[in-house]
Order: sequence, then structure tokens, then C-alpha cells
Amino acid sequence: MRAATAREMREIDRIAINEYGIPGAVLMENAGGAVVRYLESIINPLADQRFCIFAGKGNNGGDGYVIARHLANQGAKVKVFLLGEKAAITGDARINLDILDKMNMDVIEVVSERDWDKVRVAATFADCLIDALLGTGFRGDVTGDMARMIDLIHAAGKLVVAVDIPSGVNADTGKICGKAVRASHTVTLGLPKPGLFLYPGADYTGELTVADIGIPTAIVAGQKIKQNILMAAAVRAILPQRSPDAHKGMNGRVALVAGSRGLSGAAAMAAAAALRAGAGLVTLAVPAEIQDILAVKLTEVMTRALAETASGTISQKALGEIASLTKDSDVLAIGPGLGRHEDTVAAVREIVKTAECPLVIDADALYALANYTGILTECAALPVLTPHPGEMGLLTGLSAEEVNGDRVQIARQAAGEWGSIVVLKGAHTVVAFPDGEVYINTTGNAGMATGGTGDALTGIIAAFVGQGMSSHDAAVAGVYIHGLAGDIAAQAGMVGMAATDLIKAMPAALYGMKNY
Ligand SMILES: NC(=O)C1=CN([C@@H]2O[C@H](COP(=O)(O)OP(=O)(O)OC[C@H]3O[C@@H](n4cnc5c(N)ncnc54)[C@H](O)[C@@H]3O)[C@@H](O)[C@H]2O)[C@H](O)CC1
Ligand SMILES: [K+]
Repeated sequence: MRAATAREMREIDRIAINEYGIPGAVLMENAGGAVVRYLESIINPLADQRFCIFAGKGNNGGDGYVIARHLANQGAKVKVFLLGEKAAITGDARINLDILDKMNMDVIEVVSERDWDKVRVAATFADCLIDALLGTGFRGDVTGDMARMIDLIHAAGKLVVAVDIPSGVNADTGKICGKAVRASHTVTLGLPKPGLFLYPGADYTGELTVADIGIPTAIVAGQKIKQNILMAAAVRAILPQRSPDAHKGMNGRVALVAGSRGLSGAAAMAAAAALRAGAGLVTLAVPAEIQDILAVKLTEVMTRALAETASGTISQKALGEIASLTKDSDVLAIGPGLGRHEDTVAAVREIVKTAECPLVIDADALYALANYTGILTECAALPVLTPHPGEMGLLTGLSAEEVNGDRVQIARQAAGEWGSIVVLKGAHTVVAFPDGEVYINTTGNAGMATGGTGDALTGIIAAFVGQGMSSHDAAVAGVYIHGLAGDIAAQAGMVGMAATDLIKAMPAALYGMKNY
């Protein structure tokens, strides 16, 4: 499902109005009507229910006036509070404000302290509060009276339904700009916005519904919108179909170069995840001194010993062995637990440049690419990088919080510069492609914030490439299924789940995707 930035949504509205001739007031009527239909689905009957509608000065507020009219017509008790003066209201919002006046509906301008008292009392006795303060026209930060109004909405402790976007949430990034409405439900209009799926904004959105407001689909198609919300249907369509007469040679030969002294677990989890994601044959190449450990940990996975440094990390002397391994493999995942020894780092750079099969590059292999991202364009196939925000910061020179401040744009820019697929892990994971397309994942939970889940994702994506998926599809499906497995594992307890629980849940996640 496409997700429009605020600017893209405003452009779509503009085209609908100015080029297709759909009056803005019709779009607004459709918007308000859609919100009321949603309200009916959660509060039934609407009659006699008490609603407080908080309207801003723009068209988001205009939606609020339409909502007020429809609610009143259904017998609900409605109070409308305008944060501003009626004289400042123009356009479609003004049309609907005037209709309320003609209906003798009370629209209270919140300007004096007495008005604030009225707001407080009304919110206290209301059954549901409607946030029609700010939508795609929101700029800057929430301060002053807008912040005061949001505090008051929260203080009432009532059901809150946000119109289009919870006011104060940045529609594009999900950032909270000063203060934002914590909605129980959000009815977003026309298309979803990325910020409703990106934290912390996703946390303020509540139950999300996308409302059709009658915008011709051709307008959306013509906008070349490049943000996508990753949903089950899209993933189900690309997962590999296993033929009934399959044999292990048909389901992918996955190679992994991973692990080092004290970091055998990362290698084990990546390899186990590849297996549990359906790979036919998995070979794990590790520094010689930990081969026995891995051989004991992993029954189905074949292990290989690699030449190592005195520190127990792979050395450049292993390059020949690794080259022959990649020749016989469909994909190579490299990085989990590799360590950052200079000899290892040099080996990783050589492997990235010369490997003859598609690469999934993670963890310490990403560390080796810091200041060397230029070599990614030499890869034989489109590589998949799976950085967490810290590793992304290492590769871009940004801090982790700067990365998280604009996850979509930063991942998109890196993918374009590096000619690679960038899987920027986190809540929610973002998958960015060199052509600018970005997918925002919708599965996963906070229980996955535990060591090893990143290693598992590497193994899963590698397994999907090994089973014949394009790197594009393997990255998208891998991220979704990884999160789904995490959601399944969390059913036995979100806090305290371990990465190995997620890995064990992989077959159930795959089964579920194909069977409902
Ligand atoms: N015809 C259409 O475009 C439709 C739009 N819909 C709804 O309208 C809003 C977008 O409306 P717009 O007037 O562009 O902006 P907003 O109402 O979101 O807010 C602008 C309003 O708020 C003030 N403002 C901006 N930033 C701040 C701030 N930081 N603090 C305080 N005030 C702020 C600004 O000055 C303006 O006065 C869209 O989301 C939909 O809800 C219809 O649904 C469909 C047709
Ligand atoms: K809003």
C-alpha cells in the first residue's frame, strides 16, 4: 500500500480540486463522512453520545466541522472548540463553519481563560474527543495554545480519534514535534502517511484506518509515490512456492562467513535462521578455533574451518577457501560476530569486491565498509545491507538518533549512493532501494530488541535469496517474516523472548503466510 508524504498528499488534493474539478468541499465532506462512519463502528449508537471536536484553523479543522454536522444529525451531543478566531477561517473550512452557524450549533472560539474552562469541562464530560487541530499543513513545533489544547485532551483521559494525523506528529518521519496527540484511533484520509508507521509517531496513532475520500486513483498513480507500507498480501505473493517433489539441492545453497572467538552465537543464529527460513543446504564458515563449537551447536548446518588471526577472527589467508565456497553457493551472508580485527576487515572488503554470488552484509562486515562504501558498486549482484541505526551512523557519519530522526530519507539516500538495498533495522524496519522505493515494515515488536535477532534476519534474507527470490523480494519478505516470527514468539511472552525463540517460530510464520 502506498504512503504519501504531506507534500505528496497536498499535491494529490490540489490536482483533484484544480485539474479534476472535484470541489475541495466535496473532498472535505467525504473526509468528514468517513470519520463519522468509523465512529459508528466503534461507538454504536452515536445518538446521545457526547463528542468534543477540537478544530484548528485549517482544513483539518474543516473536516471537524463536517464531522460535527453529521454527528448532530445522528442525534449525538456535539461541542466544537475552535483554537483561533472564526474570522480567520477561510475556504472549504469556512463553508462548513458557516453551515454550523446556520444550524445554530455552538462553535466556541477558545481565546479567553473562560473559554479554556469551557473546554476543560466539556472534555471532562465527553465520551469521545476528536482531534481536528492539525493535519498535513502542520509545520514546525507544537507550542503555546496548541500545546495547551493537547495537554487538555490528554488530561481528560477519554477516547481520542485523530483526523488524518494525530496533531503534532510529523506525517513524513513520525517525529513528535514538541507535543502530539496520543490517539486511540486515527482515520487517515486518502492515503496513509509514513509517519503513522514510524516511531514514535506510530505509538501516537492508535488503531489506524485509511479512509477513501473519492480521489481518483489515476491521480495517485500519476504521483510516482515511492513509500510503501509492507502488508501481508504483498509478501504472500512473493514467497517461494515449494514444489511437492522438491529436494534439498533445489532450496538454495546458503553460505555464511561469520563468528569469531567469543562470538560463536551470532554465527550459529544466522545459520540456524537460514535453515528455519527454508534453505536447502547451509554451510557456515568460521575461524578454525570455533568450528567444533558450531558443529556441536548446529546439527543440520555444515561447518568449515577458516584460517584465522591470533585473535580468533578470520584472516585474509582464508580468502581462497571463501572464494571456492561462494562459487558453490547461491548466496553469501557475511558479518555476524566477525569481529573488527584489521586483517578481518581487509578480508571482508576483498570478499565484498570479488564474491561471485549475491551478498547479505551485516554487523561487523558493515563496520569494514565504513569509508569504503564505494566498493559496494563492484558487487557481482545487488547487495543487501542490514544495518541497525548505530551501524548506519558508522556508514553515514550520522549519530543513531540522527538516523532515527528521518529513517526513510536516510535509508533511501544511502541506497541510492551505495547502489545497494539498505535494510535499516529498528521499529519499524525500513527497506530502501537504489531507485528510491522504500518499504516500511508493519510486523515485529519490542521483544525483538534482544541480541541475535539481527543475526537471524541476515540468515532469513540469505535463505530467501538462496531459494531463488530476487534480492529485492528477499529483503522485503525477509523483513516482514522476521517480524512476524517475532510476533509469534512474543505470544509466549514479549519481554524475555530470545532470538532463538524467533528462529524457532520461523516455520510457523511461513506456514501462516501461506495458509490464511
Ligand atoms: N482540500 C484539501 O486539501 C483537503 C484537505 N483535507 C484536510 O485538510 C488537512 C490539510 O489542511 P491544511 O489547511 O493544509 O492544514 P492543516 O489544517 O493541517 O493545518 C494548517 C493550519 O494549522 C496552522 N499550523 C500549522 N503548523 C502549526 C503549528 N506548529 N502550531 C500551530 N498551528 C499550526 C496553520 O497556520 C494553518 O492554519 C488535511 O490533513 C485533511 O485533514 C480534507 O480531508 C480533504 C480535502
Ligand atoms: K489531526
